[in-house]
Amino acid sequence: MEEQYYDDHSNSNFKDIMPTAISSFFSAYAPFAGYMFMLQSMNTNFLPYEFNSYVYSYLKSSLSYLLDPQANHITLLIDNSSDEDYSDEIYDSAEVYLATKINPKTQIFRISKAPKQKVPILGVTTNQEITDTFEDINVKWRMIFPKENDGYYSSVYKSRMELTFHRKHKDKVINSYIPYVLARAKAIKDAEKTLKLYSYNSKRSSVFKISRGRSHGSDDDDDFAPSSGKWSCIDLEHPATFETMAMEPELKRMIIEDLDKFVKRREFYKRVGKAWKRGYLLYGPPGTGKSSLVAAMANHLHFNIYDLELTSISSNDKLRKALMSTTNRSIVVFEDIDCSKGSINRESAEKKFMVSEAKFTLSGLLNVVDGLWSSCGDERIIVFTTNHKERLDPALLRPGRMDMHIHMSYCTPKGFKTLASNYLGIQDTSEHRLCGEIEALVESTNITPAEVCEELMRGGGDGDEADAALEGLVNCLKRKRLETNKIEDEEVGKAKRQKTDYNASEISENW
Ligand SMILES: Nc1ncnc2c1ncn2[C@@H]1O[C@H](COP(=O)(O)OP(=O)(O)OP(=O)(O)O)[C@@H](O)[C@H]1O
Repeated sequence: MEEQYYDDHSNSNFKDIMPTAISSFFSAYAPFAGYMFMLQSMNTNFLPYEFNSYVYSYLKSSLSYLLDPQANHITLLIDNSSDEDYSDEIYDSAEVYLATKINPKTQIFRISKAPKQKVPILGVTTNQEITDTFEDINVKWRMIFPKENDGYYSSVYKSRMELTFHRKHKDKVINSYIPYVLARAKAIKDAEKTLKLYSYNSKRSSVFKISRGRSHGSDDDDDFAPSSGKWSCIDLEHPATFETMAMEPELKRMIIEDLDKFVKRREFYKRVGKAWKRGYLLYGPPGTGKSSLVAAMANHLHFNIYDLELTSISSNDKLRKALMSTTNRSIVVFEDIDCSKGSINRESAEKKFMVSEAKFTLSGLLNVVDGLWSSCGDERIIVFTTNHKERLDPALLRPGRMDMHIHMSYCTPKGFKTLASNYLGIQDTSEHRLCGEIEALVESTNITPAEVCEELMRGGGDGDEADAALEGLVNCLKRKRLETNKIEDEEVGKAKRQKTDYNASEISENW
């Protein structure tokens, strides 16, 4: 048997208060009836008909409320349509939202899980009542199914939600509570959704990919052909998060705050008439975590990633089409923006972005990013990555295009601490005999986090393995230090020789 749950404000309340209401009604009624009788005899003789009828209808409705407390409540019906092609957003959202409102006392509820879902979903069952409070409003939800012999209704809906509340709250329920349920359900679904990585380039496997899942775009091989102009899609299984990123904590905090602020500012962007998008430029040497940071951003915001390698785009038109087919709440990544033969530079001879035989212009790129595309989508994040910021055209770096420039640097002592904790489980580096030396070496050596990770990967098991990995890292750092010293010595020697040659020529000229 399915449980019916009533809370303090639901039916049980009305039932409980009923006898009291009726007795108080009758005790109040006797003098009231006498008074009414007197009034009526006066009325019929002295007062106009319209006034009488108004008074009577008012009294009638007041009395009906007293006798039937439900009369001051209204119920909205939300149908899960029998039409397979139509799905009602309010119904779907209510199902998701109410799963979070199931009372701890509930004994029966539904549970389901689709193959791609991370966690099972709970749901309400037939006739179960769920109460909810929104601001000062109490509402009551109930899910019902048409009866078996109810031919007409079963052809109209598969199931139905009833939402009951006091009629004085009608506007607030419709204009505030329902949108609140929609927004909450969206946030819940977003948190549970499997993120996707869309890739435009078929020739190169994406840097974000950890393992290639099944393509969800289509099984059609043409989807992987760059000429088809379609995105192919796999599950994003990149495990990077802000916790696992080896970066300066202050920078990390700034990025997280910036992202969180951005997603909360829908109304702000609307008010100031700006497209709801934000641009980030990630620059730094290879292996410093630019791609990992994009994955961490996607995991933090629950946004899909569109990975656009510009070498796969052969014209402005193709670029526009590729971007127009991206969806809201996504991160579009223009990777290695400097990797073209000529780099993107407005001043270059033909003002063309040379990619093999393919050509598209910087203005084409900027037009799409700033123009139509950005205004017909919401919650877009655009990320440009480069190993050579200095090669980029200033037009690309202008504020408004790239709102935040993030320098992904060589590994720092704080970055090492994060990696030692991630890879070797060392929470306090001061307790390990090698960590102090490593931190000093990291401070004075250009080593990328990727190189540090590679060394630490050798550990990860018991204490001996961790020691071996850290010793490997010390050796690697010392080798790098020596190489750096050698290069620096060579450069100093070269500079000295040049100075000597210059002085010699100056002396010979003076002669
Ligand atoms: N800052 C970092 N924090 C944690 N891990 C990192 C970091 N940088 C690099 N790594 C590790 O190194 C690997 C390669 O890094 P990643 O591809 O993110 O660097 P990149 O800067 O994008 O390199 P490239 O410029 O060559 O594309 C990552 O999978 C990750 O394991």
